[in-house]
Amino acid sequence: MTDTVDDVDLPYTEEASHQEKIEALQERLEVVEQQNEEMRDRLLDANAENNKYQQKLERLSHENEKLKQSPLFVATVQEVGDQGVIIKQHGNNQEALTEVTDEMLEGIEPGSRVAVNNSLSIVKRLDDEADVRARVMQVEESPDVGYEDIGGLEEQLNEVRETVEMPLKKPDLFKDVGINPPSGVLLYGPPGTGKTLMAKAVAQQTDATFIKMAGSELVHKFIGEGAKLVRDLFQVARDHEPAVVFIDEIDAIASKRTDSKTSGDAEVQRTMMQLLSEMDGFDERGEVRIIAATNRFDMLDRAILRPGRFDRLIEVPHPDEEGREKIFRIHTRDMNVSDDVDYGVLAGETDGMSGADIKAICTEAGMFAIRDDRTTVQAKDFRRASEKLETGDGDEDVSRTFA
Ligand SMILES: Nc1ncnc2c1ncn2[C@@H]1O[C@H](COP(=O)(O)OP(=O)(O)OP(=O)(O)O)[C@@H](O)[C@H]1O
Repeated sequence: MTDTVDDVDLPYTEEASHQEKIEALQERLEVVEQQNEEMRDRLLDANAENNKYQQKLERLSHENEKLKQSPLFVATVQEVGDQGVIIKQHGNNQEALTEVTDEMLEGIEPGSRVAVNNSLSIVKRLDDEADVRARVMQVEESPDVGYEDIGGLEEQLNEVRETVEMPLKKPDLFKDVGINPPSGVLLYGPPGTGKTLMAKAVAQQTDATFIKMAGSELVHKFIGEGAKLVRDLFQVARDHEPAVVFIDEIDAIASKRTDSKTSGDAEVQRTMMQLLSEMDGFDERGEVRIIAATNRFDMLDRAILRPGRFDRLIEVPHPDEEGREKIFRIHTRDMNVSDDVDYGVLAGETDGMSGADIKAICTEAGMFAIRDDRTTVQAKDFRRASEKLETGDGDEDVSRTFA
C-alpha cells in the first residue's frame, strides 16, 4: 500500500512555518516508527505461534501414524459426558473413561462402535455391527440353484450329498449305525469350477438356508472383530436351522502359521481359533452343516483338517471334455442356439477352461449375435467369443485361465 503525496494526510497546514512543518513531520515519523516496532513484535509473536502449531502438527501426525500401526480393539460407547466418553471394551467387558478430540466426538453417541488403541484412546468410529454383518454375510433362504445346474462333477456332488444332504435329511440313519456324520466338507480346486454352485445346490435340495461368508471378509483389522463375526455366523446359522454355512476363501483365515508376529497375523490366528472352537463344539449343532472352499489347498494349516473338523476333502478340478459339454448345454439352455452349434466340438476346443469361463463364452457369443442383429446364436459366435476371451480381450478371469 503506497500512498501518493497527494493522498497523505499532512500533519501541518499550508500556513505553518518551515520549522513547524519539520517538527510536525518528525513527530509523525516517531509515531509511525513506534507503530512499525509494534507490528514487528506482533509478526514475531505470530511466527513463534506458527512454529508451535507446526511442531504440534508434526507430533500429532507422528502419533497418528503410530496409532494406525498399533493394534486396535473394538469398544462400545456407554456414555458421552463433559469429562469424556465412557467406553466398554469388547471381549473383556472392561469400562474406561477416555478423552476424545472434538472432531472425533462428532457422531459419537451411546451405542456407537469405536476402535480404541492400547491406551484406550478412540482412534476411529466404526460401522454399525448390523452393517458389518450385512456386508460380510450373505443369507439366502433356499437358493435358486439345483443339481441340474451343475455340469460334470458327478463324483464330487455325490460326496457332498452324502456328507451334507444325508445328515440333514436322514439323521436317524447315522444314529442307527452309531456314527457321527463328517463335520465339515472342504472343497478345493481352481477358481470358477463350481464350488459355490455345489454348496448352494445342496442347500436348496435340503430346504436349508444358505449362509455364505468370505474368509477374506473375516480378516479384520480390529482385535476381536473376526472372532466375533465367526461367532455371529454360527449363531445366525443356528437361528436359521436347517442351514448350510459356506465359508469361501478359507485360506484367508486358516493359512499355515507364519513366523511374523504382527498384530494382524495374531488377529487372523484368533479368528481361526474361534472357527475351530465353533466346529469342535458342534456336537449340539443340530441341523447346521459346514462347507468351506479354497483355491489354495497348499496354504492351509493342517489344524483345520483334523478329524472332527474339515475331515472330508473333495477336489473340484477343471471339467473334463464331457463335463465341459454338459456345462455348455447348461448355460445355453435358455439361449436361442442355431443347429450348426456342436457342443462336442466346443468342449473339445476349450481344454483347461473352468465352468465360469464357459459361462462367459456363452454370454459373449450371445453378444456377438446381438451385434450382428441376429436372435439366433451360431457356431461362429462361439468361436469368436472363445477367441476374444483367449486373447484376453475380454473378461479378466477368463484371460487368466487361458494364459
Ligand atoms: N460345473 C459347473 N457347471 C455349471 N456352471 C458352472 C460350473 N462351474 C462353474 N460354473 C459357472 O461359473 C460360476 C462361478 O462358479 P462358482 O462360483 O461355483 O465357482 P467357485 O469354484 O466357487 O469359484 P471361486 O473359487 O472363484 O469362488 C457359476 O455361477 C456358474 O455359472
